Amino acid sequence: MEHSADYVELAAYGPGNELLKPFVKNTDLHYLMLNAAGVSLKNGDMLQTKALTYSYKNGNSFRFPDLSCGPGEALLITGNSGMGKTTLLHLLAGILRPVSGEIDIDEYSIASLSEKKLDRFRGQKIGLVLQQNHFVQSLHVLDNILLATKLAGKSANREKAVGLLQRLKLEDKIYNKPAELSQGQQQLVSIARALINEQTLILADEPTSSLDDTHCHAVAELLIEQAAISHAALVIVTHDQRLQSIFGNTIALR
Ligand SMILES: Nc1ncnc2c1ncn2[C@@H]1O[C@H](COP(=O)(O)OP(=O)(O)OP(=O)(O)O)[C@@H](O)[C@H]1O
Repeated sequence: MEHSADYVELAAYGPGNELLKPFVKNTDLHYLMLNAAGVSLKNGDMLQTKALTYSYKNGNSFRFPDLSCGPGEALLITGNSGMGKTTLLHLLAGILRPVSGEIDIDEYSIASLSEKKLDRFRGQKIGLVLQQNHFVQSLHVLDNILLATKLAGKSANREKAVGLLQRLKLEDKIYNKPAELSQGQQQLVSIARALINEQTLILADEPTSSLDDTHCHAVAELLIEQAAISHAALVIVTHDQRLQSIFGNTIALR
């Protein structure tokens, strides 16, 4: 049988241990891999949480409101300092494990995944902007962004990386090392890095905290646009009032 380049041939074994060589659409392959990794498929939004709770060892405990965010939608989570915004974002990213409750991302339930499967899932599905920027200091800005594509098992898209940096007005910093950038510029690089793989969930923790008004608006515009293009759900946690005036869909932690 003839198959186009959109298909790949898999080596799989049938019930009698016979070698099967099914042809599978490329686009279905990652679902198969996740199924093989034991991730269950469910119906629902791109992101959905239910009855999520978390406790730090020192007794700080949280019960978070249920969240849902569809493809191409944006959700802003606000709240005063210490209300648990970063904690919630780390739960959504699988960096922290909930004490109870459910987190479904792109129809997969992540709460029960092993560390290894979760790492792979995060690499494939989540673009992450954390409060602390983690860069490889020996690599220049462009290579730090392209490293994210490599780690996600995707082919390097230099043109897109440069385009994102241009949109964030960083074109003259492409070949600088991270330590040569200001805090705000580093924040912009981490935003470009989170967007390069066009993942299905973009999570951003205070992405505009070090930015002036011009860059703040450029970042908000870019995040919304890229979420729409990639059909990604965008979740931002912040106490930046400027973002609250841009995003309509807001949940406040109290
Ligand atoms: N590792 C930890 N161990 C114990 N308590 C923690 C830990 N990390 C955070 N907390 C506590 O949990 C609460 C929520 O912290 P979190 O960082 O999620 O809040 P936040 O809303 O993001 O705050 P901010 O706006 O200041 O960044 C705070 O009271 C904090 O002291």
